[in-house]
Amino acid sequence: MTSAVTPSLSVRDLTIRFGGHVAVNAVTADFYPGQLTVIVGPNGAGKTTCFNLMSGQLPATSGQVLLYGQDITKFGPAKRTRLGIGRAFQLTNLFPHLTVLENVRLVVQSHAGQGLNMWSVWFRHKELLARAEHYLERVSMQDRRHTIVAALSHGDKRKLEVALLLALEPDVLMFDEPTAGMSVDEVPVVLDLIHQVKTDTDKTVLLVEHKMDVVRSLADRIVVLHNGTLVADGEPAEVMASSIVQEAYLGVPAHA
Ligand SMILES: Nc1ncnc2c1ncn2[C@@H]1O[C@H](COP(=O)(O)OP(=O)(O)OP(=O)(O)O)[C@@H](O)[C@H]1O
Repeated sequence: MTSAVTPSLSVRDLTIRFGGHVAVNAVTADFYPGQLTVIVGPNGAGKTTCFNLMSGQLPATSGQVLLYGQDITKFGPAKRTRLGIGRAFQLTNLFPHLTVLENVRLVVQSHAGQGLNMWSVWFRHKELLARAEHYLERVSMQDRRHTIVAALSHGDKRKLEVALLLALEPDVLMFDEPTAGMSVDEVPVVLDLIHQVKTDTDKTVLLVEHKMDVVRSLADRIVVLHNGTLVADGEPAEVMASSIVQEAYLGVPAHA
């Protein structure tokens, strides 16, 4: 699909074995800017493992991961992040005892290459803060800027996580169940935010998601994994209606 546009992220015959078990089996797909793809499949289908292979948390047994055509298969997660693949990690990357603004500023600072250089940080402090404020505005959390992260609601933590991801300025954004554990009223806020990110900035967005209402509301495209194999890939209506998906994912016999 969308073949006139250059894919940002591609995987070719991507495979990983754990001993004798093939968790991801020769998966091939292209992902495009401005497109939100949701990866679905039953428990143990290989969705998270596939994400881990794309973001570099796991090394592939065989196959390739390409970013704008560059082979990044052998690169670790940090290098992939620098090249433009950003992943939200279900709150594990937040500093709970710092304020919301400090959390964003630290990411802005490290992304700006300031590292631990105290003098550059001193001279550019205002500029870095202004950029951090910008990302807080993107997620409508300016009013929480001086709140300690540990005191935020779960939904606000997830929004902050999106701000941190945006501050890395990735081309490809990966979310693993972004609404997991949220209250009913928090869910639409985060879904709107993810939708906005894709629409306003032409980013490539990848989601692993179980909740079908989330899949329906966000997906431009659905990829279905089953036993580590890609069994369907296409427009939501078409994929959801296909008998292979009804059977593999929804547990409905193909002839039902
Ligand atoms: N590090 C590992 N070592 C051995 N087996 C693993 C490892 N990671 C994943 N697996 C196996 O690979 C398969 C795919 O797991 P994965 O977590 O990717 O599935 P999933 O589709 O994300 O499932 P869920 O929806 O339950 O999160 C499972 O059989 C799992 O037990």
